[in-house]
Amino acid sequence: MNSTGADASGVQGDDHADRVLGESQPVRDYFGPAYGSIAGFGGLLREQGELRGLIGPREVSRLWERHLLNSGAVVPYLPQSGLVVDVGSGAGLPGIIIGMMRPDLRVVLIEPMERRTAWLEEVVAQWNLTNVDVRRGRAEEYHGAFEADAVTSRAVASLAKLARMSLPLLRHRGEMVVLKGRNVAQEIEPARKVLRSFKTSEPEILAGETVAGVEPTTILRLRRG
Ligand SMILES: C[S@@+](CC[C@H](N)C(=O)[O-])C[C@H]1O[C@@H](n2cnc3c(N)ncnc32)[C@H](O)[C@@H]1O
Repeated sequence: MNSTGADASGVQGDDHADRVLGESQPVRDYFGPAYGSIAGFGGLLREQGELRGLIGPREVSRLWERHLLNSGAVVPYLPQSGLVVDVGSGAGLPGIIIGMMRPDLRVVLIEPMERRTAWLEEVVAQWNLTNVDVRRGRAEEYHGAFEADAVTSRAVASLAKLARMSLPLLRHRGEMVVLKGRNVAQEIEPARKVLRSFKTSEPEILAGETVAGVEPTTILRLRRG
């Protein structure tokens, strides 16, 4: 490998570029003390993610950019303290990243699929994430069971559906913090009715920056009550 990121044969694949990004100083600085565990988690996901049906084959070569950094971008928008519930955690995005970057927060990961909760439990045990609990089931089954300070989610459902799933998990004035695609503004009107019924604040759309050259994560945030 040379400093341009090309290997000896001159091939510069996505996978190679993604690994170079993952080892770069800006990424180490971004994740700070959590870098080692996040790199380890990313490595395990790279090895087993496709085989275990956690991520699609194309995602393996863009783990840092599209998944680990994309998830880390939500952390500055989380509360100072308390409980965060991540709905539909799947492979652990963003829930595991939040648990690793914010050991001071209690984090509950809700995921209905058994093979995914098995994976999440293994990750929690391997990195001794004593602040993270995994719950198997649909978010709706936990309505009333938590009074979370924030509920996060990524790639789970449209805003209207997500609001129905997530808002009942929040305490009064708790925040829903959703990682979305660039077109999230289009999801707001169809969600108006449910947002009104929970008396939420007007949704804010934020650009979650991570490191130079990586597309910011679009984050939608609103408050209940
Ligand atoms: C496309 S995956 C996204 C996983 C992860 N958040 C990510 O960004 O990689 C959607 C996840 O939501 C979960 N899910 C679907 N319906 C759900 C519900 N009602 N409550 C909780 N999780 C749900 C699925 O099992 C799946 O793991």
